[in-house]
Amino acid sequence: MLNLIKIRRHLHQIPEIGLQEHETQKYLLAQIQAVSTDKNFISLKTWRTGILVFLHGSNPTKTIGWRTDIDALPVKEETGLDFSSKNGKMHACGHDIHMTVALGLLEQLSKTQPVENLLFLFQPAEENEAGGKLMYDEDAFGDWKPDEFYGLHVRPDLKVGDIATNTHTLFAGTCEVELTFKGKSGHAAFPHEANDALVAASYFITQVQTIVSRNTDPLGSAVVTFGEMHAGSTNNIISETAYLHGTIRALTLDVLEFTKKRVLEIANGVAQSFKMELDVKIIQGGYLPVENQPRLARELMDFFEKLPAVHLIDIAPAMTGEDFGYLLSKIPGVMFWLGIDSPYALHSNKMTPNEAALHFAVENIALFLAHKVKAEH
Ligand SMILES: CC(=O)N[C@@H](CCC[C@H](N)C(=O)O)C(=O)O
Repeated sequence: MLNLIKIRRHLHQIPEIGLQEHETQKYLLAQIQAVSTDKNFISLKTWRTGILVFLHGSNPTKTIGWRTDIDALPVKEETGLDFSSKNGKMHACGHDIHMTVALGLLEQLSKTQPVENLLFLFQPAEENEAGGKLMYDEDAFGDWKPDEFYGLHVRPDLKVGDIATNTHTLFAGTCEVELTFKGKSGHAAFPHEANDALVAASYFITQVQTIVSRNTDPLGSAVVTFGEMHAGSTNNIISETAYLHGTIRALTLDVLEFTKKRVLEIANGVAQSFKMELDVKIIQGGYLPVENQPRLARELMDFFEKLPAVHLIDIAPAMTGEDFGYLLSKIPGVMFWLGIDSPYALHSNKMTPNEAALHFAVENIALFLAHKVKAEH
């Protein structure tokens, strides 16, 4: 029997950034091996740092997919936990919980051979490189492609026992944007001989705030956040360049395109007015809005609503992004939130999930998957 707490704590200590999850993959493979030994209905393949585990059904008419992400963030952990990250990165988005739940589900669902096929996808690079899109576009699934896909994301402001989703859009579509203003460096005492990129970037950051307040339809939901800015080297040198890194989000692709267009217009306008060069990189990746398939979402919600341990919440969309949106644009399915009851938000360096969510999730989601693949449970 897998020790879920031990597994989660081990994974928590070895977080790795997208497509570099080598130690994570090795550890996951060992756990998968432990639960699948002597089960001739289980096959496995890897794709870069990802893993696909396929349970061949006894009389399959379809393949049900369960997806977990496996990557971490460049966040320095400040939880003070005695099993804190050992390497300066952090599972601040809860993917250590996601992976552990997936292993627990695999253990439960592989006790007996299911009737339908069941695929477990351990997907790299959810946070940055859209690993789900890469895997789909490179045909990593082959003939293991699911007919229905399911997955979860932890949510700190919900309690353990809460499962929250809806029958429409759960997460926003996002894109990443990198901007570099290029001016001319110089001595702090001779600003007239230089062209200060730091000042131009500051004007840009201020002006870009007006997109959501003055350009997008208030009912259209958009977010423009620049979370990273680098300019200059010391107090008395005028900055030649200023680098900005942000994310643009919206619940529909139309609003996303419009918001992106306004960000670029303002950036170009600021660059022009300050006589700066501007480098722009927009990375759309596969972060499409996460659209739950209405019929499958209704079925999943009805199922969970009947389980005594589950408190089901019909929830509004959130502006988080997820590359599962790309997979759900190709394969119908459902994503849902799992409550982990932490006072700190996702991506916080103090995010501390309540580990009771692990057993709750495995016990209850296993019932749902067993129902989908007609397995004894
Ligand atoms: C659930 C979650 O936090 N997901 C990330 C996904 C990142 C998408 C992309 N790299 C971007 O920044 O646009 C999120 O930040 O919502």
